[in-house]
This record gives sequence, C-alpha cells and structure tokens, in this order.
Amino acid sequence: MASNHKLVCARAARQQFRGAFQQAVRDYRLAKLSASTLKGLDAFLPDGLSFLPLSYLYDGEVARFAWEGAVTKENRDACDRQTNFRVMARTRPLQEQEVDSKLYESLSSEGGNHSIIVHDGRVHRDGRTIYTNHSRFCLDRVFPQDASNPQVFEEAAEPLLNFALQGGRSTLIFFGQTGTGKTYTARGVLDDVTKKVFLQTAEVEMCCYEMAGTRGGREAFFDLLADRAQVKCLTGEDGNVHVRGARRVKCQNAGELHQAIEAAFSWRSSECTERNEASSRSHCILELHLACEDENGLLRVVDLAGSERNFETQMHSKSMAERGGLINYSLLMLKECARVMHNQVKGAREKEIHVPFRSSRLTHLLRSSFTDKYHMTTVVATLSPSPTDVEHSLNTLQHVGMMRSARAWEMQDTEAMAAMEDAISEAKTAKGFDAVQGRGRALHSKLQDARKGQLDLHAFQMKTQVGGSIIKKYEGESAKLETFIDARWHRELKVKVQEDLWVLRDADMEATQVLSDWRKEQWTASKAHDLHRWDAQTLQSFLKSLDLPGEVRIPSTMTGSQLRRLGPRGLAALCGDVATAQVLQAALLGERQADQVATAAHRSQNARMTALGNHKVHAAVDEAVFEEAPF
Ligand SMILES: Nc1ncnc2c1ncn2[C@@H]1O[C@H](COP(=O)(O)OP(=O)(O)OP(=O)(O)O)[C@@H](O)[C@H]1O
Repeated sequence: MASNHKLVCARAARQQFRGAFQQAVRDYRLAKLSASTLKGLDAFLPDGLSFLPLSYLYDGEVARFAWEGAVTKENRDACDRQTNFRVMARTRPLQEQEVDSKLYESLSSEGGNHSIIVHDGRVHRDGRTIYTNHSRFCLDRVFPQDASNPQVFEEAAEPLLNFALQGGRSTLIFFGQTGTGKTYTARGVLDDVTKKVFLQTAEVEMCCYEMAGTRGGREAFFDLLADRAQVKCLTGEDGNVHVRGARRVKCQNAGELHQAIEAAFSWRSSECTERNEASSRSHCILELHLACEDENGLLRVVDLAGSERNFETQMHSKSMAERGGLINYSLLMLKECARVMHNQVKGAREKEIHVPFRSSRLTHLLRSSFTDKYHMTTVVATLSPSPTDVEHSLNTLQHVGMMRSARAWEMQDTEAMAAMEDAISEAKTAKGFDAVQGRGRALHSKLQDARKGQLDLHAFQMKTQVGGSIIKKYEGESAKLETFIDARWHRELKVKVQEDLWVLRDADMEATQVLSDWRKEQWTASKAHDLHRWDAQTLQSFLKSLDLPGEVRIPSTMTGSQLRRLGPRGLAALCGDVATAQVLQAALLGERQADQVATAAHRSQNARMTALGNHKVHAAVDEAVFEEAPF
C-alpha cells in the first residue's frame, strides 16, 4: 500500500490517499454483494463451502465481515424489534464543497436498511501503512441518502404523533455532529406534523424553548415564544420534568401552527461557523400538547446543538467558545448517561448504578424519554458521509448504539406493551390524594433540603405521606446519602447531597411549587361541600343534580349562603310540596355532613404535612403505618 512516514493524521490521510481508501470501500461493497449471493446457496452446500470462494476473492477479514453482515442475527433482531425506544440514522448527501474536494462516501447501509457501516481509513502507527476499518452498527432504521423528509416523518415521527394523539407522551430527538442535518430534518418533520395533526385533533397548544448558557456561564432555558424570557425546569406532579412558565400558543389550524413554529425558530440562537452557515448554538425543544379525550398527549421534538471538535472551532469568538463549552458539556452528559445505562444492562443488572441525569439540565429534562417504558422515544442520529468526519460518525453511532442497547431489556419485557395501555388509563383516572403520589420525588427533595443541617442523626427509615419511603444514611466524611423509594413506581433516587448545590436549590423550588399546588387542590376540594361558599351557578347545578319529586322556586341569582339563611321554613315555602321540601332538606344535610368530613380530613392532612416539613415524623405518620415501618 501507499506510504508516507510523515503523515500520521487520519483525516489528512483520508484526503491524500482517497484513491486507495475509495478502493477499499468498493472492495467491501463488492464482497458484501458476493456474500449475499453465496448466502443463498448456503442451504444447498455443505457447511462452510459457500464461504470458500469469498475468502479466496477478498482479504480474510473483509470476507468474514461481509459474510457476517449478509444475514446476521442482529439484523434479523433489528427487523423484529418492537419497543418504545427506537434509534434511527440519517445520512446527508455530500455537500458541494466536499464533492469539489473529491471526497468519497465513507458510510454504507445494509441488512435491509437496518445497519450502517462506517469505513474508517487509518494510518498505521508505523506512519507508512494505510488500512481501512469497517465498523457495523445495527439500528432500527437507516435512511438512505436519497430519503426525503416525508419518508423520515413517516417512519420516525408518525408513530410518535399517533401515540401522542391517543394521550401518550412521545419524544423525537435529533442528535449528531454539527452540519449533518438535524435542523433540516427537524424542520421537515415538523412541516409534515403540521399538515397531519389537525386531521385528528381540533386544537394544539405549542410551546418552544431552548437550552443555552446564561451570562454567568450556567445552563438555562429560554422561551422562544416570549422574547427569550428565562423559564424554569421543574419536576411535575406526574414525576416527569417539565419546563414551567413557557408561553403556550393555541393553534386551531395548520397555518397558525406553521406560523408559531416559524416564529419560534426565528428566535433560536444560531451563528455562522466553519462547518455550517447557520449553526444552532442551543438545544431547541418544541412541545405540542394535543387535545385528546381525557388527557392531553405530548409530542416533543428536540433538535440538539451539534457536537464539535477542536479543529472545527478555531475561528470561534470567546462568547461562542463559552456557549460551545456548555453545549458540549450537556452533550457529554447525555452520552455519559447512555454509557452508564448501557453498562448497567450489559453488566450486573441486579446492581443499580446511578445514572447522572441530574448533572445537566438537558439530561434532567430528557430523563423520562430514556427511562420511562411508557414514553415513546425515537432518536435520529444524523451523519455526514464525508471521510473527514468519520470520527464524529463513529462517536455518534457508538452513543446512540448504547442508548439503544440500554433499552434491550424491553424486548424481553413482553408485558410492557400491554401494561402501557393500563398505565395510561390509570394515570388518567388518578384523582385526589392519589395524584400526590407522583410528587413523591419533589417532596423527598424538599425534606432533604429542610434537614441538611441535621448530620448528627444517624440513620432512619420512615414512611412518607405519599406512599413511598425515605432511607437516610450518613456515610464517611459526612457525605449524606438519601434514597427515596416510591411505592407506586418502584423508582429509586439516590442523591449525594454535598455534591450538587443547584440540584438542592431546584429541588426546593420544585417541592415548594408541588406542595402549594397540592394544598390549593385540597383547599378547592374542601370547599366543594361548603354551602356558604357556593355561588348561584353552583347552587343551580346542585339543584339540577337532585332528583326532586316536585317543583322548587329558587331564584337563579340566589347563592348558597342566602339559601342557608332561609332556614327550614323559608325553604319549605319555596318548594311546591312537602315531599320536595323533605328531599331538599335531606340533600342539604348530606352536603353539610360531607363538608364536616372533608374539613376534618383537610385539617389533619395539613397538620401532618406541616409536621413532616418540621421533621416531626411521629406526628406526621398514621399510627398504623408507623407501627409497620421497620426501624
Ligand atoms: N438530507 C439532506 N439533504 C440535503 N441537504 C441537507 C440534508 N441534511 C442537511 N442538509 C444541508 O446541510 C446543511 C446543514 O444542515 P443543518 O443546519 O440542518 O445542520 P445541523 O445538524 O442542524 O447543524 P448544527 O448542529 O450546526 O445546527 C444545510 O445547508 C442543509 O440544507
């Protein structure tokens, strides 16, 4: 092969020796073609005989690799894979300047478009030999270069849209190197979503925000529909992380939605870089809340900023470099989460490893997309076919591969799909105090924050009001570890308190908001049976709900307290006959009793919550529960 002992950079080598590398790619593709033909004869010939011609014709390694790739188990598995988490890849065509530089294509797809091969041209350590590594990645779908945006929509986004239209939560994530077509694909897909969504729903609420850096160099979310006002990322009552305070635009037809999307993208931070004339400098998250029968469905489209390497950021200004640093950090954390989840599945599943979702706001927000089996997620990895970008392509594919394998357990989890329907309907019907269970995480954080000064306490376990339990441990060097186990979801959250201060501050805000919302709900519930607080409308609907035997002449402007002041005689005077008066009296008495019960329950729950907040566990827990709790 060609030699040049001065040359050690693979990127430069791929350009300089493109003829040799191109030949290697051609050889591989031919070997692949021959392997597919010979595989057909495999059934008629003795074992191993069909492989022989291939091994004579091509280099040993290449022949073996092409043979394995012809019909591998992974490819078959990829075709049959039925999970809520899918990973796809889209390669953009070579750009004009790349064609001008006579660059060849370093990616090929095979296995019925379920796997992608990266042809990685390299220089040997001796600086004289060049060789090509072929790496195969099996995915759920590989889009050919000539695939159009509607095709991507049909396979990647339409199932997510349909799921959201049934009340589910779904996320489409675009992930990859800068300048590979994330925004191009996201915009194309959103155009198709805009056209299709109104065929099945009458109203869509849209919000759009981006994650970028603040002046102080911290990650923050900015509302793209409200002049980039800063918004907060908090845990909601369903246990998922949401951005709070973002403006929601109601759209009733495709034109309005299209306009809102255009407006949001016009506010998105983008700059001209070496690799892309309009490179996104933030992670953009667009949410469509779809009106369904019982509960709103959610479709989230996440267009991540592109990953960059040092040689691509030489011309960046200081502020661009700072923002780039934050983007790279959040992407790094996303990859780290993928790596940890992958290791967890690959290694000992019985040993829970902490996945650092809270280390970046991006991963915090996307956590449920990766961990919740009832959340439908598709990750589209965008790739550049240029041989100068092979490192990027390998990196992207390795990480999306890890994300995919991290959810491999779902394939065995045959009940998952059936249980999904149940879970959705369960979530829809959950009411009152039950609904607080999903807020356990926030309550836990609040408690954790309130007690951070009490390191003298050794260890204890307690049942919480929300049906979970908290185990607190104090370990060496005063590092405090808390484990919250939510009884309903069986999730575990371990927080090393002294490590991340912003986690605590956020957790406190979350808990405060969640608890005040809950209190408000309790307050509204406690009012429901209180006649004093009924307005005229509530009184009229109460009367309508009663099956009164005769007529009652209560003026339409009369409120609950006015009715109460009438007394039994006044009430009887308004009723057409005695029987009607008696039924009405009995119904009002029933309401009064229900009011007394609700007020007593409200008072007790309030007192227990306060006691829990003040660390008076004994006062806060029901005696029966308290006895059961193992200390
Ligand atoms: N599949 C495709 N077909 C044709 N052109 C494409 C395709 N994908 C991307 N491009 C072109 O490549 C260029 C870069 O695309 P885009 O801005 O979407 O990249 P990006 O991945 O979002 O980059 P960044 O991360 O820097 O924002 C654009 O000019 C776009 O038109």
